[in-house]
Amino acid sequence: MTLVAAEGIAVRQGRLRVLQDVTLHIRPGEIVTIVGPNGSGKSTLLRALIGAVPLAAGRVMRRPGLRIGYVPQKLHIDPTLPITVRRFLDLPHPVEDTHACAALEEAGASGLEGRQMAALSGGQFQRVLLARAILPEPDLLILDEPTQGLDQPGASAFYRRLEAIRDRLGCAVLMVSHDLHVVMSASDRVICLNGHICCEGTPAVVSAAPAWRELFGTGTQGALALYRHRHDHTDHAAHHHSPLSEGA
Ligand SMILES: Nc1ncnc2c1ncn2[C@@H]1O[C@H](COP(=O)(O)OP(=O)(O)OP(=O)(O)O)[C@@H](O)[C@H]1O
Repeated sequence: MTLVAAEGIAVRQGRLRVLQDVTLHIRPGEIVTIVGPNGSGKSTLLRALIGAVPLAAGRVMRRPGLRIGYVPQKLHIDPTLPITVRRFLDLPHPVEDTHACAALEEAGASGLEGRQMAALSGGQFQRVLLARAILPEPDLLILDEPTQGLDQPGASAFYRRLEAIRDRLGCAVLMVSHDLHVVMSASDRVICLNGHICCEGTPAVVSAAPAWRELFGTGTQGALALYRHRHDHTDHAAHHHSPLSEGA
């Protein structure tokens, strides 16, 4: 049933130990959010899961034939190399106009086909990246801080679109986010990372964990109250990890 699994992985950048002993499993249809301070290895973990960084230890297993849609944290488009949104959607594989159009509509980017990528606003750019990521109808959508630069209403709208896409495709969503309020209300599971997995579980349980409070304080209580208000309180215990322990 697992789409992708990491077992005890470690990643190094030179002498820096970026990740160590990270174990996680992503299952079909779930929305999992990775949170953690700057430089805690969140982007590196996503890239390790898609096979884009070498592992110093451990292994990553992907279900055979798994289709992944990936929205990177940064994508620099050189303004001196003009490329329209429509042509961008043809990378790396050409797609039919009807598919491109449907993906743009689902991502909230209708009508942008003829625009230059370099001329898009931050929000439009993120939605075009989302459109490209859903084109292959992925089983797993991986997004690295997809709402960066969006204001609060823009971020909320983006997450609503994401939920609608998840409902239609039945795909799992794994994302990195700093929007703790949204994380609380929109995730099935939260993984708190700081080089290793500090704690993980449902949003309500993780936000009560000591490791979370150490990193984020108790300022998410408002969001937590909202979360509890709208959901049954049938949480499982959070799993706590010491840096050298194996994850659940
Ligand atoms: N290509 C690279 N070369 C050298 N160091 C790198 C490279 N990629 C990441 N690192 C280092 O690895 C650590 C983790 O980086 P990473 O981008 O994974 O963190 P992050 O949690 O996503 O941070 P942020 O929240 O700021 O985006 C940082 O110290 C970073 O400087």
